[in-house]
Amino acid sequence: MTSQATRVLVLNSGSSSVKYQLLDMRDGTRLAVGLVERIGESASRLVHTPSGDGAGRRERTGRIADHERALEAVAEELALDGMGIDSPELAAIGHRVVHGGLEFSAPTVIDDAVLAEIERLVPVAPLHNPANITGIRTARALRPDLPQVAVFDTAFHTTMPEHAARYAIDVATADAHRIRRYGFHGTSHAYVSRRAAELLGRAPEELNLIVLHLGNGASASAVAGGRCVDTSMGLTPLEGLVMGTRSGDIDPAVVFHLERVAGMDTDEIDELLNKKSGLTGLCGDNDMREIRRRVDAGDAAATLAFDIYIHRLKKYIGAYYAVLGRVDAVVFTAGVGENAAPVREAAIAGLGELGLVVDAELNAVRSGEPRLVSPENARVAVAVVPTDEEMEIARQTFALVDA
Ligand SMILES: Nc1ncnc2c1ncn2[C@@H]1O[C@H](COP(=O)(O)OP(=O)(O)O)[C@@H](O)[C@H]1O
Ligand SMILES: CC(=O)OP(=O)(O)O
Ligand SMILES: [Mg+2]
Repeated sequence: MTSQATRVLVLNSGSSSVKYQLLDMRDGTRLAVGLVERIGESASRLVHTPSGDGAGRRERTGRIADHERALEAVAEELALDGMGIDSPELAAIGHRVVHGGLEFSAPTVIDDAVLAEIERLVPVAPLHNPANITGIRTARALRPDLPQVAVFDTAFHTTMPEHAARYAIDVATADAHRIRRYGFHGTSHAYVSRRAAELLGRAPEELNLIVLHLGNGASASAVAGGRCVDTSMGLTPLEGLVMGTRSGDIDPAVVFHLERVAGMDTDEIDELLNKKSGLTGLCGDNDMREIRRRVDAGDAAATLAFDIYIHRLKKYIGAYYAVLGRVDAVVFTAGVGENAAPVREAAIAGLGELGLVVDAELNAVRSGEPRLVSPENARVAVAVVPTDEEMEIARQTFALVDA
């Protein structure tokens, strides 16, 4: 790494999208922000902004066949602004990797052995790790000389005690196949916990938080003194809350029933629960904006979907309240958590006895800043804290290569 290399490119490769940011780690300036979505479909779209404030936005449409093509397009866009991947100012490329299994509890420089382990974990993150791997391979091919760093979604949750991480199944079977609860979205839960402590003006060590990461994938976590003590996702990102297309918690016997009675095979059931369930399965839409529009128009399926989503969320708030014993704040984040005021209102409604109240006026404020939505005198704070997985990945990546 040359002395002036202070930039980090972050790649957050999802199943059908790539989010990316180029950051200068001297001061955290965003030099480029972008998104490639609907990869593999005819109407793919790349949106690139050569700054953090939305100025100079460029858009490309038309089919982008796969993640490799998507990353080539990203490299072209960066080069157009004179910030190409070949730049000597680039210190490292940071990759979001969803599943790190038992091996990885910290950011890790990627070599062949690390890549092989991430590949071994594909069966437990089938929607995510393959895309992460393509991102790593493509980035390595473009810059074989540069450190590529993996930042794992599972890392923050490795502090979970055994009684939260273990399933109550036969121990020998569980151990033989490393079946346990790993948890995901950890980079976001960690970042948001820290920012929430700043908002509250308290040290993270003093605080008990319930963090609700509600995006397309959604998870809750109980954070005590800055450490995760429980989280809603498990062996895979399928457990827990109702999500855009994933069922979250179900009786595992549903799977046997679908096999024995409905004649479905394992791959069909996997697809049903991961891609055709959740909000999509319940009402045909996975976007909370569209669901709210339908609820407001009196649509029964969308209303039931919304009610099921909220009911599950409320159950996890109650569960983690009990796990923590005392709660200082409930924190909403990610696309739904940051933007959907009706979700926050409905999830907290009726929890006044627990000290949880939402102020309607504060909850209606739209802002990209961390903020309280509970009244000033509330016993427990309710907050909105925008997540920034890319910034956190860049920070962890640079800390590793700059050391
Ligand atoms: N203004 C809004 N109101 C309600 N929901 C929104 C709004 N903006 C975004 N969302 C929700 O956020 C989701 C995406 O969240 P995000 O955190 O970006 O997810 P992911 O990273 O999993 O793709 C969308 O599916 C949509 O439901
Ligand atoms: C782990 C996970 O569910 O991630 P995402 O929300 O990006 O799908
Ligand atoms: Mg996300």
